[in-house]
Amino acid sequence: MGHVSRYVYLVRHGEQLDAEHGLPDGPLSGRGQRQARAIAERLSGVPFSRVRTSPLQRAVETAKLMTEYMPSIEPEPSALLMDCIPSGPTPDMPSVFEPFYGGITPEEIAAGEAQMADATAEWLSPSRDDRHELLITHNFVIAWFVREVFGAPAWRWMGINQANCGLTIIRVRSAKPPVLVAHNDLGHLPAELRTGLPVDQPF
Ligand SMILES: O=C(O)[C@@H](CO)OP(=O)(O)O
Repeated sequence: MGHVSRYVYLVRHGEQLDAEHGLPDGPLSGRGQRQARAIAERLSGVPFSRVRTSPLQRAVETAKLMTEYMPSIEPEPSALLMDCIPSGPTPDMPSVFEPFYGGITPEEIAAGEAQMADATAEWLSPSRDDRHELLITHNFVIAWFVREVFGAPAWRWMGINQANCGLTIIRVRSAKPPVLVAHNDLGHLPAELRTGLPVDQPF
């Protein structure tokens, strides 16, 4: 059992068209489409047993483009991967994050907390057999998974960012705590396709 590994690959969707206009969802931009093809080429040799995607259009389109390079995958939508607010403000949260919660309701926070509890139970529990799973989802969801790996305080997902089609990999085993194998790896993306980060990462 101790040697059985579950690898969870977390990919943020490709860049959304006109995302800078604050639209809640939409199709991918041309760059977003190229990002999806680049991550698909990178992952084309991985024997994925399951592929799940957020039901939002930008994630579903990313998954669909990836199937062009990965014909054996069959992405299915999962509401657990929907964009959400993973947690609310806590007394130990640095005050710099307080303005973020200005327009967010307690109901949104409660829904996000419940969703993330279910999502980590689903994907960060040990499996019985070796497996590789691909999750195509959103920035905050991936940040929450990374926080969970380290057992960091709830607020610590804030400020952890992933680029569009950046690659994060978590290894889960029964005998040891989970390991962050890679975080926001951008090796497959040329500098002009590195979007969605608060600070450019061209190197
Ligand atoms: O709105 C955002 O900044 C993030 C939050 O998760 O979403 P997305 O990855 O869909 O861009």
